[in-house]
Amino acid sequence: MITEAAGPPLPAGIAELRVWSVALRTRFRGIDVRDGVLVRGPAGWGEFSPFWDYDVAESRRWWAAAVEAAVDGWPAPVRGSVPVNVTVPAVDAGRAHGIVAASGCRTAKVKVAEPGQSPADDLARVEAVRDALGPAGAIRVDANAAWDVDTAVARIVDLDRRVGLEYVEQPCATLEELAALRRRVDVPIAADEVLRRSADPLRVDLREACDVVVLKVQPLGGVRAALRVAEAHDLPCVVSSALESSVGIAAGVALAAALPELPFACGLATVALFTGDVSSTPLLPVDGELPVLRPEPDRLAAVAADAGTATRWRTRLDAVRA
Ligand SMILES: O=C(O)CCC(=O)c1ccccc1C(=O)O
Ligand SMILES: [Mg+2]
Repeated sequence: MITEAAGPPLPAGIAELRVWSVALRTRFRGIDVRDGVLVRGPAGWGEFSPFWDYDVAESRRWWAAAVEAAVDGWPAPVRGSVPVNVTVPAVDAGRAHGIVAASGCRTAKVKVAEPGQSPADDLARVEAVRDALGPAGAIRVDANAAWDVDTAVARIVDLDRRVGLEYVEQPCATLEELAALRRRVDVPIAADEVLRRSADPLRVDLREACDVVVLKVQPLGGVRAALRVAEAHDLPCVVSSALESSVGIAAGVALAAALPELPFACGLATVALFTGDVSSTPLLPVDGELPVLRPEPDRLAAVAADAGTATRWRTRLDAVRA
């Protein structure tokens, strides 16, 4: 446990900081282990877990999200549960089929275009997902900005013709590329990185670039900040995780529950990618939905990070709060 951080005083009421670390079942986004800090305040537990490739400036919004959860709490929900997608990492077709079949979800999000994966690998994975979901399920793919425009057109047209796509998330890197692609394909485009890694998510001009906005609580600076982003862009929104523990996922669920409209299943079932969780009642989907609640992190001792990792997080938190 970190009882007392160096640097500026913690916000009023933050009483406890705990560093957790959990192995992933499969490599995701280039990582095998997920770790972060949980903070406890008068409103409950909050999570601060920027990926290690986020710098200090980018990580400030992640800290704001943790403080909001611990000190202020969240706006009232307008729904009691949130439909979610199963998230399929860049695994082989057999494992993809198993992950989807075991999930109970009717929507799947499939990673494509990852380093080391060929178009044939991606196609086999997406076909296996279609087989597991059946014809009524929805499939979206996430290319994490890997394609140029011409490649994106070719891959999207092919995947859509073979299995049918609900939308494609961040197929290309820039707003200009997304807009050019969007003029050439009928499949809806969702914006993720172009929003969550921008210096000012409220002012990114998404109008020509996408049909759907991906909202993530920590990268956008909290539930209220994400609600303001949703309002500013006035496009259909989907809430997705940043691969948090159940404490961070609860913030995503709170956002999804507070949005006036929720036309899509949300990417909040990612605790299933972990080998363990901070809570003995993890936020895992039942029949494709998550309940709107805040799990108690009663497994902090079991998932406590080693001393070296705890020190790295303490240093990072001090830098972000300086
Ligand atoms: O949206 C989902 O299904 C899960 C969340 C997810 O994919 C994700 C999780 C952590 C970091 C980046 C991403 C991403 O959407 O690219
Ligand atoms: Mg994405």
